[in-house]
Amino acid sequence: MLEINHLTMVFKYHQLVIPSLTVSAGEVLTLTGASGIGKSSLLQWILGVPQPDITIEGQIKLNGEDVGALPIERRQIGLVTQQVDLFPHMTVEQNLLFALAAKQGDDAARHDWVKQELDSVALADYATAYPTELSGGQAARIALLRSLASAPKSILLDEPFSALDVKLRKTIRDFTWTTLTAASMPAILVTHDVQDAPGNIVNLEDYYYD
Ligand SMILES: Nc1ncnc2c1ncn2[C@@H]1O[C@H](COP(=O)(O)OP(=O)(O)OP(=O)(O)O)[C@@H](O)[C@H]1O
Repeated sequence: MLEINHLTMVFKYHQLVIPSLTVSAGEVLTLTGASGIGKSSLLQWILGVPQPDITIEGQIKLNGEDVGALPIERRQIGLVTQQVDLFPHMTVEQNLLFALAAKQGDDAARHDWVKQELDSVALADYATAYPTELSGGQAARIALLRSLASAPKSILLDEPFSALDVKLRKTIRDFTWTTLTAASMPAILVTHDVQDAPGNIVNLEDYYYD
């Protein structure tokens, strides 16, 4: 479970005051709100990226542990964005193996995991392809697999589908929700399109103060 408590974010011209946000394992909570209200900044703060221009106070608990004081690499939170920034000089397989580096297991087990995951997203034939050889939808699937490879305890998604066309958007959206539900971890989605939302929606405008 991911819990945010007593959150105050002070921006240059406005504030957000959010008493509590709770996301259960297997749940995707959607955040919406006007452009510039602070959706991405909130995700970055949860992720552990310093936000020098914003004063932020609040508690972040992940599976009962207060992770607010931990550096980004120890929070075990994954991020998926519309920019699928796979390493361009590595093949699909190498990208996934690189993300798996921190995971337990020997080389054979890691290769098996990559093969199984590529099979599961119907991309088994693309193991030796380079990122530039992938379509937008293929790259989006690999990006999600990569974010799950490091076994995060939670996933944050910042407009992950906005670079995709309408038809592909629905396919990748369904794939993403199925994959995240199976992974059974709390997830937060930031989107402008509430059609993306698979469950509860929180509009940050409800927590806006001048
Ligand atoms: N690097 C920065 N330096 C100064 N101010 C910033 C910076 N990044 C964001 N801001 C300010 O912080 C506020 C929140 O920005 P943020 O990107 O979190 O909003 P958002 O809700 O995600 O917007 P959008 O939907 O347009 O992506 C904005 O008012 C913006 O001007």
